[in-house]
Amino acid sequence: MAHLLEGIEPDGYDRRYGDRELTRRIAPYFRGRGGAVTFVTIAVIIAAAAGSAVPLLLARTVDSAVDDDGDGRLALLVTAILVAGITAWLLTLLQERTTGTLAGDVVLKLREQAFAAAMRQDMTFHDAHPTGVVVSRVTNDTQAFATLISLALSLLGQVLMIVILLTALFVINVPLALVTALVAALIVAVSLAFRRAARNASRQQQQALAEVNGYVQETLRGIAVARNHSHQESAQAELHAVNHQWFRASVRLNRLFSGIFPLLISLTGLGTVAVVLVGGHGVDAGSVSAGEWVLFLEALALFWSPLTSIASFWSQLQQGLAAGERVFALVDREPSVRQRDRVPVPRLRGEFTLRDVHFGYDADHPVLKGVSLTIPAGRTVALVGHTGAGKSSVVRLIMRAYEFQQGSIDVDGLDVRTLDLEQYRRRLGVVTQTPFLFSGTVADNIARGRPGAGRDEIEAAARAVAGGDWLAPLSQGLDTPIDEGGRNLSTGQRQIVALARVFLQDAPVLILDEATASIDPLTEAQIQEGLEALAADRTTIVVAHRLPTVRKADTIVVVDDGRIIEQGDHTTLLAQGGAYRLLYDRYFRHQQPDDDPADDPERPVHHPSPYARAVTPANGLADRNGEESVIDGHRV
Ligand SMILES: Nc1ncnc2c1ncn2[C@@H]1O[C@H](COP(=O)(O)OP(=O)(O)OP(=O)(O)O)[C@@H](O)[C@H]1O
Repeated sequence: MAHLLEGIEPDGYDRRYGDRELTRRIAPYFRGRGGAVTFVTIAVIIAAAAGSAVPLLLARTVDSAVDDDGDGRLALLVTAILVAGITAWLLTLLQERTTGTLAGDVVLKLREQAFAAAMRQDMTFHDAHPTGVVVSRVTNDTQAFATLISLALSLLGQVLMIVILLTALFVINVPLALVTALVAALIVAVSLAFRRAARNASRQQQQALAEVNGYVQETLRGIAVARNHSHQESAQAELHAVNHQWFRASVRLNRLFSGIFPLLISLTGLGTVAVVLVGGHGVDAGSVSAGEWVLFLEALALFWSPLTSIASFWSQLQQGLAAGERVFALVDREPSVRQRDRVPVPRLRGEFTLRDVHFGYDADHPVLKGVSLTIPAGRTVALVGHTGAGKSSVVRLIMRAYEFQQGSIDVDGLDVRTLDLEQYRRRLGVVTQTPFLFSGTVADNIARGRPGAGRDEIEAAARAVAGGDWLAPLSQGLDTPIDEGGRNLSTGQRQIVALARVFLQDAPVLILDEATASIDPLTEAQIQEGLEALAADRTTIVVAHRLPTVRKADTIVVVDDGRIIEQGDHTTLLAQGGAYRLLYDRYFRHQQPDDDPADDPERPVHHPSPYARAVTPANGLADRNGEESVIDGHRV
């Protein structure tokens, strides 16, 4: 059957947990709910005792009816059966209700824990595991695991009833009890043997479902790209592949379960035949009363349900256990960004020192190959270089989004690996290339910079970027609704909202990855104005794609193939005539039609036409591809 499971691999951080370890992990979730747990335990025991009393009383009733002694015992016995039956029913009802609340409580706690664990992970984890797969652990798996608790309690009550009844059977008639116990033991043995295979199959089925979730989610998120590239057909084919993995895993699970039931039914049938034969013989010989014979037949029927429940519950039980393993594997996963200490970070001056930093997203592919750099507090540093040179990787390491393999990064003389990570990250105001905005309004998104900020503070932050002019084209200004991710705003507008968010955050360090996407000149000017206001009194590290940013930086750092090959200010580097000079000539210079000849004393002065600005590519990307450039106002 192995072929059915091809392609369903556990995630890298998955591991096996023994039943005992899983049980030990469940216990803390019931802390503070001692009263409810005690009630459930007592209710399970009493309900099991009352449930087992019913067939025992029934046997006595049969014997009493056969003897027909007419002393009113029959009526008493019938009343006792009714009382025992109602007690068992009522207590089971109350117990199941309480258990339902307890299990719901576990889901709440476990889900919050799993969510916190997913949030705690660094980007290495999120790069490697599709969002949908992680979502599946936080939502479906936590629920499946909690269902296990209700199931386990219900099973416990039924097993308890079997134990009580079997004890009574042995007291009444040993040979008949032996036959019944043998059948029961066989059923349990077969169910248990089935256990391991069922858990593996369940685990694989859940993993396959998570893969389907992950694929659907990722494809829908990239729907625009999928459409643009006529990717729909291949997307459908890829879904077909993961969907069939799930199908094969489900078929395997189903085959396992469909094989087990006929076997269990046959075993019980054989047991019934044995009890009928041995019991009938005993009745003939006078060693077994009619009531006792009925009791043993009744007991087998009663056992059938809980014993097969062990197997039928097994599916859910195994799914619950497998889900528990998956949730705890997430909860227990150690982020690869490791802090050695938790030194508080009440404030930062913002001086960074990188010494011989080596880094690769995976160990076999080095991206940064010995980066050393000092960023003085309060200064602006622009990282420039070709695409893929490693500029964003440098800032990602400063942000502690990834763990570097060698070297050190200090901030204000402290190793970043020793800081309280949460506090440190709060001191960094980050604006990415295409900032992610959350659903809500523009104001809600700015407010994320400082939770609890008042409306006037949000408005002030919005006005801090280009005097708030950027709000004019938005239909409802600050109250304009934002779709998930910020899809209804342009890249430039998203960056402006993110800049306003950083204003409100008032972080001492600003990290900006300039957009490479085309941004209209007005928005670009607004972003530039916001950036300058923000950078004025804080350390600013910019992955720069735009000339105004580069020119105004205190230090320009040229990154090439994971190394820093030049650094200095704009004028010095230009005069040096090295790598920056080349970059400037090929990309940056063309971004301004009226580039300042003072920048470059060797160049003659030109007078660009007003048309030049309109055709100037905003970011030089077109130039990179060699498709279109504008030099001195002329298309070339
Ligand atoms: N999440 C990631 N996982 C694996 N490799 C990555 C990841 N991000 C970047 N890389 C690789 O690392 C190298 C450096 O990328 P980086 O994003 O730092 O370049 P960059 O200089 O910022 O480029 P750009 O100007 O295009 O943003 C590239 O080869 C890139 O393919």
